Amino acid sequence: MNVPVRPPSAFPPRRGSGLFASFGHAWAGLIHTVVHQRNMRVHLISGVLVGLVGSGIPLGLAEKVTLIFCVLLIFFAEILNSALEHLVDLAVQQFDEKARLTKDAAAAGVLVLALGTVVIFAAILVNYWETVRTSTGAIIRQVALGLPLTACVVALVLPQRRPFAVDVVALLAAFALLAVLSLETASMVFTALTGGLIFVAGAAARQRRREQLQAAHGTTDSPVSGNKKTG
Ligand SMILES: Nc1ncnc2c1ncn2[C@@H]1O[C@H](COP(=O)(O)OP(=O)(O)OP(=O)(O)O)[C@@H](O)[C@H]1O
Repeated sequence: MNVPVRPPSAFPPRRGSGLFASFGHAWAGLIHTVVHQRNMRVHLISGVLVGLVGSGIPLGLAEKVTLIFCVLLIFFAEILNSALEHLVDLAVQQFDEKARLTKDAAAAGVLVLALGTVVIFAAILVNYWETVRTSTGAIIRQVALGLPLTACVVALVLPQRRPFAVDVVALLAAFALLAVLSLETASMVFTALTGGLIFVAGAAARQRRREQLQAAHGTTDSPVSGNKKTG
């Protein structure tokens, strides 16, 4: 009896099944977006700044929830925008008016959210201006430790090649600065948000290094992992 031979799958084997595997794929999608989308890196750095402001000024619950929701919503929109870009590139390899309209509309969605967040952020700061004005010590501390922390996150997400030690030092320094800031934080939730974003930046630096090594050796993770660009 002839056993039908299956053609080789065009897709890489799944890294397993179940909840943990699904989480792994979603995590890979998040890190891929940070590595390859310049705008996502800008959102990540803005998220760190929002985290630093939120952990420096004692905000009300409504303001905290609104700011965190805005940050997450922008990430969500940028990830979806990136997914749509990939889908369009998969279907259309040449200039196409509908492809342009689809990509422009997806990018507009992110822009509207980002502008809305800036307005909300400004409105909250104006509303809390008296608190900001009288919290000079907290502001100085947030700026003195927060700016080097942000610089470490920027160093981690920059696409340029650099020695491995630079990434390690930047990651450790960012977490050390956050640990000092957390001693007098106004909100553990915002401190945790900043910590989570540092972790994502570290994972993106590791993934970028991996891809650069694979590119240097002419190997890729999977037959469908080609990227049209690295932003
Ligand atoms: N196949 C295409 N046909 C027509 N226009 C296109 C096509 N691909 C991209 N464009 C235009 O180029 C713009 C940038 O597309 P690209 O795929 O380079 O995304 P991008 O640089 O990551 O965009 P952004 O970061 O602004 O969201 C699109 O918004 C669209 O106007």
